[in-house]
Amino acid sequence: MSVRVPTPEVADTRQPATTAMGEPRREVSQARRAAFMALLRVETDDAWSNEALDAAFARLPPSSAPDQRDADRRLATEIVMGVLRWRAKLDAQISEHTGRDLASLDPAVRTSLRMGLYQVTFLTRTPPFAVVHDAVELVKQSSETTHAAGFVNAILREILRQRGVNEEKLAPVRRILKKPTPPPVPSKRVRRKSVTPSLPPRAEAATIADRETELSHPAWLLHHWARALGETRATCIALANNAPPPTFIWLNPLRESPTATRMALEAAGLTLQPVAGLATSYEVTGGNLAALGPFITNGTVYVQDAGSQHVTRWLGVQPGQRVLDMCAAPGGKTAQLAALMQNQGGITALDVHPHRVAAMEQNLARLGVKIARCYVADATSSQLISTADHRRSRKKLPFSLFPDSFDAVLLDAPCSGTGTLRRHPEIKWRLTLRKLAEFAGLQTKLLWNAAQVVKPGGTLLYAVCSLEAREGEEVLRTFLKHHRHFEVAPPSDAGSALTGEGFLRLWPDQDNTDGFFAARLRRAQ
Ligand SMILES: C[S@@+](CC[C@H](N)C(=O)[O-])C[C@H]1O[C@@H](n2cnc3c(N)ncnc32)[C@H](O)[C@@H]1O
Repeated sequence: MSVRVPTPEVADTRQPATTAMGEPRREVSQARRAAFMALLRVETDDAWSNEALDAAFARLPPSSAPDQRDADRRLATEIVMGVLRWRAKLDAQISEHTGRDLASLDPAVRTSLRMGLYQVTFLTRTPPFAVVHDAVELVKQSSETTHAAGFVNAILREILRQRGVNEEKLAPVRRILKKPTPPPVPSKRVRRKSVTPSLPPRAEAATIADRETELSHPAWLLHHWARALGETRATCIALANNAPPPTFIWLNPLRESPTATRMALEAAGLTLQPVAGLATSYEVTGGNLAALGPFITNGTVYVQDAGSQHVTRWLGVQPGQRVLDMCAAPGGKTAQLAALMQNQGGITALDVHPHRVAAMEQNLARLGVKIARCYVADATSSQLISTADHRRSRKKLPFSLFPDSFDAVLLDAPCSGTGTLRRHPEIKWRLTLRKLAEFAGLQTKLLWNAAQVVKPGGTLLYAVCSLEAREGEEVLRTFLKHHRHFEVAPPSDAGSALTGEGFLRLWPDQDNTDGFFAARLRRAQ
């Protein structure tokens, strides 16, 4: 699909300095431009929202004032995450006003309408004029259909009028359009990714699946959770997913004493709350998150969800051990393992994607990890390691990867990510039941291979950031049936995460963490 992303260069060459009325032309805000670029990439290229935002800001000219840059970044993130979280709700309202399925609209039109509606609904301190102006301008600069900008203008103004916004406040927008309200024009070249169709009006929701608009989750997923966990829990999970997630950090003892780092963070204006069960971890509950920047850069702080941190700790590594981290990039858990091992022993860190291994090597160097060796490897291969060496350095894999060689193995497996919908709301619109089954197949292969390299008496921790039994309990039950020399060995301090079968579960609605399934296993001597 060819969607023109409006770069500043395009905007500059296409726009005169004044409007047709001779007034100074108002620039589209950097935040909205970045949000628009990122959302278009999420929509048309299946990009990850956080990576698309990074890429969008990298393409924009740097803002002169750091404070302004931080503010732009915060607003763009808020818009991108908000639009993705509330997409079904926004789409239903847009469909009502346009009288058409959103799939029939040009992606740029669809994106700018969603962004506009999100801002006027949820960011009520933003002036409606600025929202409508930027929505219209962004479409003018990116859509190939001539009437698209007028269409977006008409729909957003109509919505605002119905909400009682004074026409006078919107008057300047009219002047940036040649034709104030042309008819809606659907795109002929749209290839639909997955857009929620508008629902027919219903008197009352009969089941949770009928609340897909209100809860802004796909009906099949709500139904699936309700079958597994009951309607009340499914509703609580959906509501938790739509709330902005907390920011958790751990203080890296490999770079600086955690006490000194904590004091420096507080001196920088941040409020820190200790996290139960995690000695040097905090939730950042106040202050400007941008203040974390220098601490992240110098490696004294790592931002990581508390659920991820619990999972790593549950493996129970000791200094001096030989550890395998099988699906390791970008290395957050590898670094935490190294910290728990006080940089003594050895960690072999694998990942199948060369660019992710390169990023992991940089991360680990920044964090002062000295005991990890990183390799590009497909951990599903029957020999455990593929011949695909690191693209740049072509390192040889170590002899110690042969069977029975590791004291501890962490398998943080690729998964559906349904435990992380607060941070990655785009996942819910891409997932299907079939994909869940595919993940389970991959996870089973990885777990089978992991078992081969655990020493007798050694420990294996399987983890997925998923809420699905299909990727958690079911994978483990099958594994244990075929591996009688492994037994479930939960950590002694698992607390309420411990399930009846001795597995571990964290829930976004109950534990204030990302959702995780984990199982700690011990190999017989
Ligand atoms: C959940 S993420 C790991 C996150 C990491 N443990 C951390 O905490 O930073 C799963 C990783 O598995 C990798 N992966 C997927 N398939 C793989 C395979 N066949 N072999 C090795 N790694 C794989 C992905 O590239 C991804 O980086």
